[in-house]
Amino acid sequence: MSKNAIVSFKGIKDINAEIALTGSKSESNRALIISALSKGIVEVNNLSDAVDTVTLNNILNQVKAHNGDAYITVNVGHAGTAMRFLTAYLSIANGTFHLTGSGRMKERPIKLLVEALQKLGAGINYAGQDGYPPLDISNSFKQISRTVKIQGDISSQYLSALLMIAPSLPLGLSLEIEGELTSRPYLEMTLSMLEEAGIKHSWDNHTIHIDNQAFKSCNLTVEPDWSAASYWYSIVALVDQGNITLPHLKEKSLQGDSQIRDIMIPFGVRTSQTANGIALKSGTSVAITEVLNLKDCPDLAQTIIVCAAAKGLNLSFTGLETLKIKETNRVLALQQELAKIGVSLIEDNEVYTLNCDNLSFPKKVQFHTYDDHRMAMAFAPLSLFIDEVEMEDYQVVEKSYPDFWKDLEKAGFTVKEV
Ligand SMILES: O=C(O)C1=C[C@@H](OP(=O)(O)O)[C@@H](O)[C@H](O)C1
Ligand SMILES: C=C(OP(=O)(O)O)C(=O)O
Repeated sequence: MSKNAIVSFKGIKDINAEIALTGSKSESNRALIISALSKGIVEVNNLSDAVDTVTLNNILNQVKAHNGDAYITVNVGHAGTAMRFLTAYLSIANGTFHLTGSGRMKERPIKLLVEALQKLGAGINYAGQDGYPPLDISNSFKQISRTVKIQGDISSQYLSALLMIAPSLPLGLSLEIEGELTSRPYLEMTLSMLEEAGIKHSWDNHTIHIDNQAFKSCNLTVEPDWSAASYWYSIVALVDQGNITLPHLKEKSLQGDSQIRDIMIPFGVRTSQTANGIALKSGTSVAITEVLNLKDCPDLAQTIIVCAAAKGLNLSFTGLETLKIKETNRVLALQQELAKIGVSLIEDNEVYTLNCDNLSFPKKVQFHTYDDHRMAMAFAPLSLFIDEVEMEDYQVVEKSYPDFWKDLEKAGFTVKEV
């Protein structure tokens, strides 16, 4: 049974705290797959506490323990990267698998990845609706092609999944990306982490080539999670005085969500790199006149849009197309919840514009979270303006940031389960 929590903030809005963020979910999930493919010669440090990472780790251990003996069912729950990465990983693993997930996972498309793997020689069938999980994956991989084409604008996770298994494919892989590429920094993260593990690639024009090659023994160290850091940027942007330190975080990061640093400058957040990590400080805001394109950092969209709404900024955004196929339809979820503070998010030809002219904070409000961790974390800072925010199913945050509420309490918020 899911529980709600009342989140509130009393007193002067002067926040000082040091927050130790968990490891990046994206880096952790790549590190786990690379380590498994390397048969353990690649080791991993500082894995994330995120439930998505714990789930993937448990599944990889389950697969290793069963060693191809029988048909097993593995369940990723809500973890999209785990679903996509495992589809590729299990296609070349020893064993037969039923790969499934939550109700929402069964609505998140996987057709492009399945078709690419089938083209390479994998034995995958849909166990439910065509184009969606669950999948039945057989033990019959025999590579019949080195080259596959894949559309780049639906999810970069399909491409990352294929690139990670590429060095283990007898013929290697030439992956041709068709059309626009969404979430590009995540693809670059995959290639960088493979490189750290000794895997060479070349990228010419629209095609990435990886030959069959061996992983080298190394340690992959996961950095703290920049997507999690974004909620602290939002808080600093919304308080009168804010000083937050985020230990071990680095400005120069594999994570594209480190772009929050630049995006938040006009929102009045100053970032500095210290010997210990990153320091955030509130400063003066400046007017934003350009349209913000979030195609490279979709996981920041909710943080930025809710923060802009609370500041009454009628900003416009592009690059939000993929939000509709994430944990929930995030565009719809944002529209429904922002309406509770009098704000609308209007779509016109793939440009989304906030209208905050009727912004008003009620004394009490209940926000729905739609099984989406980022809805809870993006809306929580509104408790700086609303006496009582009731957050539905507040534990939903554990998907990527299990200590989120504890960390808010450290910064002076009150969080009470009801
Ligand atoms: O590869 C990854 O780790 C991720 C890629 C992104 O997904 P898309 O490529 O589907 O946009 C992002 O939204 C997700 O949270 C994590
Ligand atoms: C979209 C997300 O995750 P995934 O696709 O891995 O479920 C996310 O963490 O915001």
